[in-house]
Amino acid sequence: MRILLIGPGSIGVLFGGKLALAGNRILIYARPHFSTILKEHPLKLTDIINKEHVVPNFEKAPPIPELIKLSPQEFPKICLITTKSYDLESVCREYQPVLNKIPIIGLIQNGIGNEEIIENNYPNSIIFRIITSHGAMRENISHIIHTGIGNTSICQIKPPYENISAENKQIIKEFTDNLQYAGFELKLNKNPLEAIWRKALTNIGINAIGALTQLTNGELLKSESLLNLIRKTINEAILIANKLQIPLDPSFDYVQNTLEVLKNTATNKNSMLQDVLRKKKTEIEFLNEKIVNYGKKMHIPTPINKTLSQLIHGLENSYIL
Ligand SMILES: NC(=O)C1=CN([C@@H]2O[C@H](COP(=O)(O)OP(=O)(O)OC[C@H]3O[C@@H](n4cnc5c(N)ncnc54)[C@H](OP(=O)(O)O)[C@@H]3O)[C@@H](O)[C@H]2O)C=CC1
Ligand SMILES: CC(C)(CO)C(=O)C(=O)O
Repeated sequence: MRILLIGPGSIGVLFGGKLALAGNRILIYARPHFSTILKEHPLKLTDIINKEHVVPNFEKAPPIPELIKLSPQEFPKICLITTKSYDLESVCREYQPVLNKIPIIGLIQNGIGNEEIIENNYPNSIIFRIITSHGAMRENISHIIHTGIGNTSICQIKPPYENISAENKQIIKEFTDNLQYAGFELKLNKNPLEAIWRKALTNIGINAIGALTQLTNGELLKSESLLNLIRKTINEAILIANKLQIPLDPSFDYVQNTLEVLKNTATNKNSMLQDVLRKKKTEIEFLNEKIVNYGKKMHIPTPINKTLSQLIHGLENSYIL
């Protein structure tokens, strides 16, 4: 199957690389320096059992004007976007002719509200989110390491499944079969918003606090006062979710789940901490700051998430010009 992938960083190379190793053809749109390096160095993926693979069938996509002229047989069937959430708006603009033509767009990202950006720009597309708890890290630009395994949920956003044509249903089935064949354990989620918020609540609880303290997930677990702060941060976000009528699962303990994630990923430096250490922009605006903004609209104060967001922006300002 031909798949277009925009933004081959850690998670993009993990998903794209494993799909390519399973026999799919991955066409990528990357930053110019990545495409240059790919010409000179083979793309490598170290799997979870520490085996190194050279990834085949992972190639630079033709320039946009050429890609859109490809025949229906050659044109990719689906587009995966794996940039950071804050790059979505610019991706929508930069790849407009392609995204207008490709019927199915999948986002492999963390955060709340990402799909709204695609919906606003591409109201006729079939949109789904892929929420994953796999972990991937860059050894260097052309070598990615699979650092943790977990579940992956396919969250269908729009349109309702019954409104999708038989042809596109077949493409979605082929894609999900290919993902499973590539080694991703999949859950087709009947409650997509719950899956998105479940992952986001974990990131809301852990990421900013880990980034500010520079503690690993396991080290956070050892501090009763930080655990208390994590609990309060998540509970404040749950209050907003409930006001927004997000269908959270009343029988599920989102705080306890976060503590278990901390335990299962004890050696991890969370992704926001990694961004801060690399002096990169963080995804705070799609996590804690999203809660603050929803709160503002509904006149509900969110002091903990607000303070965390301000501190992270302060940190970003200390290194981003
Ligand atoms: N890494 C992980 O383990 C996990 C990540 N996620 C989520 O997945 C998403 C991606 O994360 P991750 O892979 O770690 O991030 P990375 O920064 O490693 O990868 C994103 C890539 O997209 C590139 N990019 C940005 N804009 C464009 C563009 N316009 N055209 C082409 N390429 C572009 C970036 O280039 P440049 O760096 O030059 O800007 C970068 O190489 C995030 O939302 C993250 O939260 C979810 C689960 C696990
Ligand atoms: C689950 C967790 C918190 C693991 O570190 C993560 O998703 C992240 O680092 O962004």
